Amino acid sequence: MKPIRIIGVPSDYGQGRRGVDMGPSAIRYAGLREKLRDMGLDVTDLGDVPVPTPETRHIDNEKLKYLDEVIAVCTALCERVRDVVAAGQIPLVLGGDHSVAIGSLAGVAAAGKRFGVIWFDAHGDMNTDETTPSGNIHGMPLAASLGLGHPSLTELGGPAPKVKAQHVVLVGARSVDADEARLIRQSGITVFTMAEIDRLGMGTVMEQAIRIAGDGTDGIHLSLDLDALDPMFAPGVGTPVNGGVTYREGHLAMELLADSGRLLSVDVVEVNPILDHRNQTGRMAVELVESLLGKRVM
Ligand SMILES: NC(=[NH2+])NCCC[C@H](N)C(=O)O
Repeated sequence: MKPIRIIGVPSDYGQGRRGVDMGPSAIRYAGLREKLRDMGLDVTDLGDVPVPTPETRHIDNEKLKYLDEVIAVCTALCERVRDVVAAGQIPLVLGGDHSVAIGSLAGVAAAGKRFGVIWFDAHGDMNTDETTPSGNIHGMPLAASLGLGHPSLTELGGPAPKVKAQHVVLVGARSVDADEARLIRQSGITVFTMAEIDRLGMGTVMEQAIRIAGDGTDGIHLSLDLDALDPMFAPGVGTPVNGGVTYREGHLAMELLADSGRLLSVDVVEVNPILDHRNQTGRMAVELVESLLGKRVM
């Protein structure tokens, strides 16, 4: 396994609820670095990217809330991720809400990588400023990375698109807005909803996802939204949706991705300790990362 570099992004500007800015603390508190070191991995925590203070935050555009703040955070993250990937290390980005993925994908692209994406999420995150029902940018990062939406997001840190639709797979979807569904169909990305996971099994879904994201690319970026998991296992998220990925399916998915040997970079996002129960979701995040980076029963 390549060296791991942890980057915290304590930002909640992609949505309206406070608390997800404490996600990096919650995940660190659950023992992330220590547990990965116990596995024999080379792990360094690079600390947090700077995030504007909430006292100065403002909404100029109801369809792109806190746009200036999101751009500032994602631009700073993009530069750190670019440097880590260019050094041959794996960035492990701790959100923050899912808007931070705009910065991490831009950073992987800026390092010169042609990559695929596995987007593990209850939602599509394929809205643009034209389709969004909420104005929350955390519902837009996958669209932005594919070159759809406002230029200040699609061209952040470099030209659009950051990733090609033929190498993008959405896993775990079960809450998609009507106009967003149309965009998803038109985009040409592959979607495995919960129905497909039920019918095919997580093993087959991940084998196919790894092939689509990995074949013909330099590697795979995993964008792991904890709300992909069922709220039973990950209650501390801002937009929970019933009927999600189980504890066992989640671990299997991470193990298969580890076995593929194709992992390039990772986001772990949407952990909100204010909504959590005794840091259950922070601990779940750490456990999944351990499986992703090679932990096994025996
Ligand atoms: N990464 C997330 N949790 N995204 C939630 C998005 C919710 C909704 N589709 C919206 O655009 O507002």
